[in-house]
This record gives sequence, C-alpha cells and structure tokens, in this order.
Amino acid sequence: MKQINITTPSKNYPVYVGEQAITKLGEVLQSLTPAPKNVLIITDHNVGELYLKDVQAELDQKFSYESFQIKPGDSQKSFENYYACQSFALEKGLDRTSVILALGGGMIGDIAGFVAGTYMRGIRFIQIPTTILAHDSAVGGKTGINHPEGKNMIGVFHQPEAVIYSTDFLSTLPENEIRSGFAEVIKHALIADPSFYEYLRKNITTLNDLKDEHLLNCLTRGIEIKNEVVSQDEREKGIRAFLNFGHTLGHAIEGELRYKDITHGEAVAHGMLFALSLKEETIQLGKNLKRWLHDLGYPTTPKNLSVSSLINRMKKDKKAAGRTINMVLLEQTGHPYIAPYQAIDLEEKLTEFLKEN
Ligand SMILES: NC(=O)c1ccc[n+]([C@@H]2O[C@H](COP(=O)([O-])OP(=O)(O)OC[C@H]3O[C@@H](n4cnc5c(N)ncnc54)[C@H](O)[C@@H]3O)[C@@H](O)[C@H]2O)c1
Ligand SMILES: O=C(O)C(=O)C[C@@H](O)[C@H](O)[C@H](O)COP(=O)(O)O
Ligand SMILES: [Zn+2]
Repeated sequence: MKQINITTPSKNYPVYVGEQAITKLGEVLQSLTPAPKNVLIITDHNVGELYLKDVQAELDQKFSYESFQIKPGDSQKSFENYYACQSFALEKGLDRTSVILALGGGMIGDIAGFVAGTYMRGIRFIQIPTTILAHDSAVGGKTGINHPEGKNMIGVFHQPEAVIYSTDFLSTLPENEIRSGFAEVIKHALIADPSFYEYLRKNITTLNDLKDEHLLNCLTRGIEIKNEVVSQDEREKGIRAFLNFGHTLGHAIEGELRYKDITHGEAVAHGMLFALSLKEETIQLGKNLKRWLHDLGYPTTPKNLSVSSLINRMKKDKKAAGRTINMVLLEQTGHPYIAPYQAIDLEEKLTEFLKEN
C-alpha cells in the first residue's frame, strides 16, 4: 500500500492507496481525537450493494455506525439529498465528535463532504473513494452540490481527515466510468507533467491497460499533481484554477443535460478538446488527443446542444469575472494559463467545434 501525504494550509492528511487499503479504516478512526461517538456512512445504492458490508466489517464491534444510501447519478448531488442526509444525521444523534464516511465516487464524496462541512458548522469526514475519477474528487477539499443553474454552485472547502483508496473496489467499475476517471488523469498530465502524459500515451492504448501497475501509477501521480497544486492554493485564489482545465465547457454540457446522460469525465474530455482547439500552438496536441480518446471509445459531443445556452452557462462559471469568461488553456503540455474571452468570440468558436466533434 502506498501513502501520499496531502499538505494544505488548513489540514495535512494521508491518502492510503492500494489493494485492501480499507483495512486501515479502524486504525485511522481510532487515531482521531476526540474519539468519534458514532460514524455515519453515506453511499449510493450501487456502491452500497457492492461494498457497504466491507466497510461495516471494519467498524463492527469497534464503532457504533449508521448507514444512509441515496440514488446513484450526478443529478442526485442535489439540495434534496443534502437535506435528507442532514435530517438523517440529526435523527441518529450525530454530534460534533461524529465522523462521516463518504463511500463512493465523486458524487458521494462531494455531497457527503458538504454535509460534513456544514453539519453543526462542520464535523470530520473520511473519503473512501470507489471510482478512478475520485483520485481527483477525494483530494483537495472541494465539496458541494449542483444547482439547476450550474454545477457545484453551492458548497464549502472542507478537507477530509484521511482518504482510504482501496483499489480492489475499482474492479466492478463499468467501462464508461473507467473512461470518465481516466479523463481527469489525462487532465492532470496535460496541465502539469509532459513525461507522465507521454507515459500515458505509450502505455494506455485500450481501457484494458488501466489495471495493476498502470492503474496505480495513474492514481498516485494524479493525486501527487493535485497535491502540488492544492498545497499552494487551497482556496483557488490563483493556480488551483488550472485544475479546471476542460471544465468551463464540461460543466456547461453537464448542466444542459441536467446532470444525466453524460459522465463528468466525458464532459471534461470535450471541454479539454475545445480548449486545445482555441490556440494555434495546441491544435495539433488537440488533434492527437482526439484520436487517442476515440481509440479508447470516448463518445463524440452530444448532438442538439444549444450553443447560446452553453455560452450562457459558461458566463456563470465560477472562474468568470463580470462579462469575461476565463478559460484555462495550455501554451504546451505542462504550461497552463488563464485566457479571458468575451462571450461573442467564444460563441463562434464553439459553434465550429461542435460541428466538427
Ligand atoms: N471535489 C472535487 O474536487 C471533484 C473533482 C472531480 C470531480 N468531482 C465531482 O465528482 C462527480 C463525479 O464522480 P464519479 O465519476 O466518481 O461519479 P459517481 O460518484 O456518480 O459514480 C459514477 C457511477 O459509478 C457507480 N460506482 C461508483 N463506484 C463504483 C464501483 N466501485 N463499482 C461499480 N460502480 C460504481 C456509481 O454508483 C455511479 O453510478 C461529479 O459530481 C464531479 O463534479 C469533484
Ligand atoms: O479541485 C479542483 O480545484 C478542481 O477543479 C477539480 C475538478 O476536476 C472538479 O471537477 C471540481 O469539482 C471542479 O470545481 P468547480 O470549482 O469548478 O466546481
Ligand atoms: Zn473534474
């Protein structure tokens, strides 16, 4: 098992990654001060069915616990479910010593983290990620829920006590979720590490390659890159915005599709291709990435998207300032920067992009 230490101004914490990492859970909980009075596991029905018993087995006879399950899917990262989790926590008598366990992918990590960050003004939580994508979402402390008007519009920065990443849980992921998670791995490589990008290009030529040592390398290097950024800029005053590469359009697509019918990573993949298409210097990089993604089975952009609706959503992006849409672009691999755009200029480019992709 590997350990990566996350260092942020508000908290330092370990990420344990590897087969059977879940066996660390009891030890991690026992090390907390004050000792938790009780534990609340929040998960979704799919993950609950598969792995809740493994987590409960680590708690049995040591901690008193309750479990709460919500429906799967990003449309469930909602105010209604946030409220339902809070009500359950109150009913079950969680107090300020209690700990929430977020067992699932990024949807669960984000909503359960937000519940923890706001219950009685903030209690502790532990991330137990079960998707490849969650190498990104479980680290760095961004938590929150969606609003029909925009993705992750309501939330808090709240760091977990630990991340326990049991890679044996990843064996049941469906193919589209493997693609979704790998898109964020590609993002980390593109914004921060040209040699890691080359490694991925060479070694991941089919989804089948995403296992064993390659999978572990993807997760650990992705987490290290995220830590390098978040440790310098926890609250996104500057360089953390680079982690949003591909997200300005990606989030707009997810919102237009009502957080259904597309995975987060697929939407981000479209957003990265769009960003790379905007500058002469990265057009070839974008064309190569497009061919690779196609070979890995990523879908083309959804049809029937309204350009003006997408642009309206991009204007409300959290990086936008006044009427300026701030896009994360690359000078080249490993060199991200922020480029300001007026909506009218992006509209034309997006129309062209959607026709060709
Ligand atoms: N906080 C952050 O920094 C951050 C970073 C990236 C993404 N996100 C957020 O994360 C969310 C996406 O996360 P995700 O891609 O993990 O999606 P998800 O949590 O919705 O999981 C995807 C699907 O896979 C299922 N699933 C999860 N683990 C499984 C397993 N081991 N085996 C079988 N099925 C499993 C889930 O039930 C769900 O149907 C989005 O809401 C996105 O905004 C947050
Ligand atoms: O951690 C970050 O910072 C990121 O931007 C990581 C993204 O992959 C993630 O999707 C994040 O939730 C987007 O944040 P938002 O602030 O744009 O909602
Ligand atoms: Zn993301």
